Amino acid sequence: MEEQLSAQDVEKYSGEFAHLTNDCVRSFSWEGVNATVQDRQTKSPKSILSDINGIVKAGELLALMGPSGSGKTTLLNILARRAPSSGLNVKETLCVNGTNVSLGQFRKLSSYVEQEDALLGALTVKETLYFAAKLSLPSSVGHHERLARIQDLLASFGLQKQADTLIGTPIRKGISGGQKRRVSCASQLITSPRILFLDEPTSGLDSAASYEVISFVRNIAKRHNLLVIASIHQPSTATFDLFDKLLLLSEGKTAYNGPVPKVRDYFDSLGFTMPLYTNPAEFIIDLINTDFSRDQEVAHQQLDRIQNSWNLSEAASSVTKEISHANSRADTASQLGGEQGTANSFTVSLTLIHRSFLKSYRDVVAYGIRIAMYMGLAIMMGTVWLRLSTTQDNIQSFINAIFFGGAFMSFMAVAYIPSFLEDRSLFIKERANGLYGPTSFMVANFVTGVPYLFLITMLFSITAYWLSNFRSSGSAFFYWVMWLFLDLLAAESLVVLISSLVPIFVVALAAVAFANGLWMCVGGFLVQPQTLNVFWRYVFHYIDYQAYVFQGMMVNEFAERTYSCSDDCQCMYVTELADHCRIAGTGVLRNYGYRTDRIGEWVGILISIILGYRLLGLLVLHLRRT
Ligand SMILES: Nc1ncnc2c1ncn2[C@@H]1O[C@H](COP(=O)(O)OP(=O)(O)OP(=O)(O)O)[C@@H](O)[C@H]1O
Repeated sequence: MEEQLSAQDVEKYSGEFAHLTNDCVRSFSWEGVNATVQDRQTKSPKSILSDINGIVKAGELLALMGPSGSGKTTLLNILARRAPSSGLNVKETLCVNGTNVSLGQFRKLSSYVEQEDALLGALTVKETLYFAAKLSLPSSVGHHERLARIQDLLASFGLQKQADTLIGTPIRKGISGGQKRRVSCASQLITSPRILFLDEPTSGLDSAASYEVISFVRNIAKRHNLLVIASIHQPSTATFDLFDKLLLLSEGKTAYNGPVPKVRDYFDSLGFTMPLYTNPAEFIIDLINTDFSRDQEVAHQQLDRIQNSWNLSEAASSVTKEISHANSRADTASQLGGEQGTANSFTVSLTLIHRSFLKSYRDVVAYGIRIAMYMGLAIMMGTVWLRLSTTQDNIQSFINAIFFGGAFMSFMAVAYIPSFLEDRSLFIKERANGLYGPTSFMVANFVTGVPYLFLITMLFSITAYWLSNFRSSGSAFFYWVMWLFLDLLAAESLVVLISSLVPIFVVALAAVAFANGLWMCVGGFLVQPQTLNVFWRYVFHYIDYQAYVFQGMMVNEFAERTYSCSDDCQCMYVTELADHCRIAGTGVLRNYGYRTDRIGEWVGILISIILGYRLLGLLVLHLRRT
């Protein structure tokens, strides 16, 4: 992957950045875009967008502007053909070159850059583009061409010097906010889309960084004839002037739709003269924003006048004419190109695994902190339960250590939540861009976790097992490792399931902690299975993975070990060895109702629980798209 391109290669493959050049999409138009939701109080339909028309032509940049809540995001999502948010009813006619195209074809012709950067902090800029290429391009695009595209995009977005810099994590500083936004745009251009949608590409950036981002986008759009539609919030004058067209929304209706240089004259003609040296974007937003007006009635009258004037204006009819003209020269869908095919699912899974491994060893939050935490726990356990001798006084201590080890190992899986939520949010965005589905994501997540969890189990066991003096035999040690490993796999799968269901850190944390508390209560240690009341026993005990880990480890410790009774031969557990003043460990197991011949069954149940959690997690990921 680190293979460098020679100068000739770059020349050969990049030429004039040929892959980016749009020679098939002339126009993208929308007519009669309407969106309604049901009003919560009145239950009648409430309009969010009403009758929005517009057209963008090759090489043009359109700014979608309006006060907060005016419908920019809703319109952008409709235009980009993203799944509407729940409860939204949408009607629209969208045409590329005057033709209705299928969703699949539209996906190939367009890309969407999210408002929040969907980037992994542990990757470098170049790796980010490399993985974007691996996940989105079909195998017909060869290795060298991919590298050439990456180099092109790094050059086009002024990122060559940062190519090997990390994006940045909360712990390791990386590139700046503006550079992140450029990386996000560049990674969406890797598939050579013809139409680019940008959701608030300048939000959170200062005016210099905003200008820089939009100018890079403008340069690339002009050079390659791309169509760009960006929602934007109060740009500076310089940034505003980088756009060719403006679609101005207020309360879901059009207030202006036309060339940026004509905005001033248009509002002048309505009697709203823009003072000299005023930021035009700020001026017109203030004009149509009713939110902060002292006199709401006057503000609404003014807004109605602006909206009505637009509907009756010549500019509005010229937009309609432009759309009709584009539709009259309609292409057939087959005349429209677009990158053919996508990456196959096997390549996608391997790429996701590769990416996750890079993240997992570079980002200490993913596993590093957990390894340190578990080692701390192992040393603590090993020194608290230090070198327990095999006397009856220590039987309860052994049982406590077994419970504590299994339960606490499982509990500490909560530390995986932040890392999983970062992966999940990247997945949600990449899925919305049509890169891969939940199955590839889940498989990669599981495969990446396995070696780390095994490493954690080994390090923990090597330290704690021998310090505490559990049954000293190689096979007993490896059985212990197996139980803890299954315990961790189940705990992590539970974290994945719960965090997929409620992808909000604090809520997921509380829910995982609660679930762990539940499993501890009904696992058989705090209340023995025979005495646990029937509700908890039949509803929860039998599906409690911690219960199987606990009984497996109990059998491991007690099935083949004996313990001495007190000096005067008083035995806490009366077993067949009582005459020898000893206790057979099987007596302890009998007390809990644990049989020694069901290890295989318990392992099977544990594996089923792990798979069950993963399958449920997969189902949740299928159903939850946000
Ligand atoms: N699914 C939905 N259900 C109910 N109301 C919705 C839904 N989607 C959008 N809205 C409402 O539609 C209006 C426009 O929302 P939208 O997010 O498109 O505005 P915006 O211009 O992008 O705002 P901002 O600049 O603050 O992000 C808001 O009042 C919002 O509450």
